[in-house]
Amino acid sequence: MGICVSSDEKAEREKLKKTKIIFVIGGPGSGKGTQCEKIVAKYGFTHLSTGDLLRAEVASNSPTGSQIKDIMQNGYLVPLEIVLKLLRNAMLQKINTCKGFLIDGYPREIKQGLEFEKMIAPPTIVLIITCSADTMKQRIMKRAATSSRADDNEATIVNRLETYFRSTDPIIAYYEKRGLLRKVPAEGDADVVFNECCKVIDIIL
Ligand SMILES: Nc1nc2c(ncn2[C@@H]2O[C@H](COP(=O)(O)OP(=O)(O)O)[C@@H](O)[C@H]2O)c(=O)[nH]1
Ligand SMILES: Nc1ncnc2c1ncn2[C@@H]1O[C@H](COP(=O)(O)OP(=O)(O)O)[C@@H](O)[C@H]1O
Ligand SMILES: [Mg+2]
Repeated sequence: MGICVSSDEKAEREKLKKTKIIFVIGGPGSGKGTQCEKIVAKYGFTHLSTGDLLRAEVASNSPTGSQIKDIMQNGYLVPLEIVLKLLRNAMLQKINTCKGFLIDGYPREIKQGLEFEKMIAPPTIVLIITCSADTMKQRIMKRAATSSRADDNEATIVNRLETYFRSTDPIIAYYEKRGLLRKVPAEGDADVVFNECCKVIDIIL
């Protein structure tokens, strides 16, 4: 039996289908958040970071927050249903005022991408920010000095990197096959990486 939706929700779903959606993926510390900040400043897109949405849920002390706190602290993936529900609600809240979405940190496994497309819409492009495990580790340890994030520490970063490398290859293959993947090397300076991101975004505007 199909889910019965209100006419408002139907209208919002139609709007989502017509809105540019850029998945921004990459390992922990690759620079997703930094690049999204620069992209928002230049293009006015709406930035939704699944990590930030999940941390807000933990901070709210909701039952869901308590359920995912340890998962995040250990660097494992939060269940698909939880992260997609938070993300979809955040998108629906912003749909009437947004020029396009930057979805930061999603999908992290192929089933997340498939479910997103079923529940919301296909991505316009998938921007993957790539750098070495060593570079990511160094950047996280540097960020740890100021981030006060429970997961920015030596032990957890090992899990987060393992999680990333294990679950991202199928995502790369899937979107590459569909011609939607755009790779941006991110070993250099943040502004140099940003110039490369702009070249990819300018083409889809
Ligand atoms: N050298 C360099 N550092 C970066 C770059 N992008 C981000 N960083 C730094 O690396 C750390 C992780 O960046 P962040 O954007 O939080 O990465 P995320 O975990 O992928 O969201 C932060 O301390 C940033 O200041 C970059 O392109 N070059
Ligand atoms: N799409 C997602 N699916 C499952 N868990 C996620 C997702 N996005 C974030 N998380 C959880 O939140 C944590 C922090 O994510 P994030 O803030 O994006 O880290 P970073 O920016 O360092 O890559 C992840 O380690 C994971 O536990
Ligand atoms: Mg981030």
